[in-house]
This record gives sequence, C-alpha cells and structure tokens, in this order.
Amino acid sequence: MSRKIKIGTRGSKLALWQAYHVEELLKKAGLESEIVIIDTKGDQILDVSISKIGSKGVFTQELEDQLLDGRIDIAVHSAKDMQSNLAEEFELIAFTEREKENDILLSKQKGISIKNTTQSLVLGTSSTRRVATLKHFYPHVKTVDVRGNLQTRIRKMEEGLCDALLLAYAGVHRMGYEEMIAEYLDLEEFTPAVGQGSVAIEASKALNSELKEQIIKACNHPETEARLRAERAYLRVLEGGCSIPVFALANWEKGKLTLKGGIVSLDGKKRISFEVLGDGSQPEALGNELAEKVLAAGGKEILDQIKKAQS
Ligand SMILES: NCc1[nH]cc(CCC(=O)O)c1CC(=O)O
Repeated sequence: MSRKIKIGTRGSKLALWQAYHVEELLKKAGLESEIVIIDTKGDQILDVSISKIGSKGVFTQELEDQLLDGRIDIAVHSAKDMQSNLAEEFELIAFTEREKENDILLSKQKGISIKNTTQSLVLGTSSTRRVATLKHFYPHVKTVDVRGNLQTRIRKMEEGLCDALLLAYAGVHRMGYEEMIAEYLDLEEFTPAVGQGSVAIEASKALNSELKEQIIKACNHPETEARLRAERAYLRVLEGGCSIPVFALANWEKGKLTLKGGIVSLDGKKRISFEVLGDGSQPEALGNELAEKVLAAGGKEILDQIKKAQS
C-alpha cells in the first residue's frame, strides 16, 4: 500500500480549511493523506503590517524548508498569498477550482453600501489595493487598518472600530460568515488580487513524478490553472507582492482567455487598467502582454512611486 501524502499547512483556521479541502479532493481520487501543521514567522507577527516587515516568504519559508527535506510532500496556500517568483527548487503544481473572486463588505448593520454617499462609512481593511481602490472610486469612504484572523476582525468591528470589513468573499465563505455579507463589490472596480479565491498546491521539483501526477489529477482545475497562470505572469513582471496595489482577473470562455488588470496609485488618483484577449493555451504570454500595456501607459511611474514610498 502506498504511504499517506503529507500536506503541510499553516495552523490558522483559513489555512486549515484549505488543507482539509485538498485532503478531501485527494480522498475522492482514492489518495490517502495526513495534515502537518507548521508554524511560520508570519503567524507570530500579527500586529505588524506585513508591508512593513516585507512580505517575502514570511508565511512560506518554514513550509518550503519542510518540502525540501521531505517532511511534507505538498504545501497548501491561498493562491493569492503566493509570491509570483518562487525559488528555483519549487513549483505550484495545482490550483483548486476557484470560487467567487469578489471582494465583499461584511457587516452587522443593515443597509451598508459603499455607494451611499449620504452616510459616513468606515471600512476595516489592511490591503493597499483595497484602500487605494476606495480612494479612487469612493473617496467619501474612510478606512481603518484591521489585522488578525476573521474572528478577530469581526470582534474589532463589533467593538466599534469600523462599520464594515472589506474582505475577499472566499475567506468569508470558507469561515462560514456568508450571512453577514452586506454587499458584493463590482469586479470592474474592485478587480481582485491575483489568485483570489483559489487554493494553490506547492511542491518541491524533486517530488516523485508519479505522485505529482496523481495529486494534479485529483486537485487541479485546468480552467482555474490557466486563469491563475495568466494573472501570476502579470504579477511577476510588476514584481508585485501583496503590498503593491496591483490587480488582475482572468476569465475563461470557450478556450479563450481574457485578462483584465492594472495598478492604482496609493493616493487613488491614478488607476490604469486594460483588458487583453488571448489563447487559452498561452496564459503566461497574456500576462506579459497586459504587463507591457500597463507599464507603458504610466504603470511604471506608479510602481516606482510606490516603491519609493515603501522603502
Ligand atoms: N490577504 C489575506 C487573505 N489571503 C487569502 C484570503 C481569502 C481567501 C482567498 O482570497 O483565496 C485572505 C483574506 C482577505 O483578503 O480577505
């Protein structure tokens, strides 16, 4: 009998949901697995803004160490938390079927909407993309930095820190708070972060190729994969970590991929966005094409400004 596949994950509730999700997909394909919880540096520094400590690898280093020495076979992540450039030894081998990509407002108050300009509204978020997008489209909305897991954020909201939280639908859905969703935000305005809504499976390139193929067959959703590879190629050119307000969303229609995405300046004054259309079999080329367009249209200046402000 073959041995159990070891799934490495962080210990947060959202991370565990993702690991159980992958375990379930493997099980449906007849593959046995076990979950190995790994503590990362990022889990220990929750009170400091990730953009201040540097996003690179704070949630992934310890998982990658264990991938390399074989203590785990795969590591499971929110696809959007994965940096665009992995170290040479690793690869993303599968992306689970994506769920709704939208950002949403979560609130206990009735009738909350960012479109209502007659009411003052304070939103809790810690994402530079969301703050800059609000400044651009909804300058009347105020924001306040809120950190921690979803449960902690909801508690802070209840204590009066903000009227609503601005979050990804996917995480809210996975944690079971859908009934508190007050508004779904428009994908044209709040174009999500690259990868939002999908779970990525990372492996060492040295992973046994037969096992790798079995895992891909069990967990990978090819349309989601094509969409995410296009988005991630875009992110790679922009060198965007989670602290840079870039956004991109690919869609799949009958073998064709559309990719819309861009960048917004931190003050919200400039927002550049394009849509490109290409062949579904060449997702990376499409990502590169979008990046070229965005950079040439002023994205380069915005990027340089942001890097200067954050250094
Ligand atoms: N940035 C943190 C993060 N990473 C993944 C999710 C949610 C799940 C997902 O988008 O796949 C979240 C929460 C959020 O942005 O609201």
